Amino acid sequence: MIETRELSVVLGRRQVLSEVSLTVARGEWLAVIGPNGAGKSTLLRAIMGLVPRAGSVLFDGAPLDRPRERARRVAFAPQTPALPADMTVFDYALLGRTPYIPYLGRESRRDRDVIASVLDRLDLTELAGRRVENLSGGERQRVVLARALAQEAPVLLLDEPTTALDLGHQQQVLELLDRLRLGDGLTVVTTLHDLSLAGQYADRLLLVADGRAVASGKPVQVLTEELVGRHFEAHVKIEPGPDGRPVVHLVRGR
Ligand SMILES: Nc1ncnc2c1ncn2[C@@H]1O[C@H](COP(=O)(O)OP(=O)(O)OP(=O)(O)O)[C@@H](O)[C@H]1O
Repeated sequence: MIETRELSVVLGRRQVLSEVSLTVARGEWLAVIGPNGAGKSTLLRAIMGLVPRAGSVLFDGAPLDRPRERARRVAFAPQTPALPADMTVFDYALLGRTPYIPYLGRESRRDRDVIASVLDRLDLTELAGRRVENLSGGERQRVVLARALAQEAPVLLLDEPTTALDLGHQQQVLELLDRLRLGDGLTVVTTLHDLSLAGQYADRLLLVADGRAVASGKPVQVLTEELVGRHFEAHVKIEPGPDGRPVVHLVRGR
């Protein structure tokens, strides 16, 4: 479904991403993890063609170069997008329907129904008429996600979709993504800082450090005390959680 081959990015004079190759199958969830500044966001932006890149990106074996075509196939929720002033939550989410609305045309009944359903699933119905600039951090994050889900694209690329969310909303968003990929076969790629959450929800993890893919595999293969300790420079204890997947604990220093 998504394949990158030796994807590299230079920003300014810095090599920010170096020859990252990955494959994500239909219906699979890949979590990209790594320390601050490792290149995780840049990897997603490079897949979207938002930064100059070397190497190739294929969706179902083909490059998707035309923006409207790509928008129907891939939805991207950046980490901290600039939200327009003077726009309601409903209208902002409606931007996700742009690839389906004819030039100079208006949204259809179905477009409005899709938005209503997405807002409902993200607990945003009561905020539909509010202006986006007045929302709290967690509300904004869910609105950005709503716009991405409204695209109804088979591939979702989400940069840190849960950082600003309280525990209940984190679970709501992650469970929603899980249902979408298991039920509708969506392919999900997220960056996630919470390693335990990454290990709990993703099928596979890709550990990026210093712009390179340094490990990838099932959560239990990547979330090891040795790999996490070395690349995050953290002292951690990793144990199997209730479902057998690894849970990462910080060890308090003395
Ligand atoms: N325009 C730019 N010019 C030079 N360096 C840049 C530019 N944009 C980003 N970088 C650098 O690229 C590196 C990777 O950034 P990126 O945002 O991809 O990291 P990240 O892994 O997502 O980090 P975080 O966990 O902090 O969000 C960082 O060191 C950043 O400072």
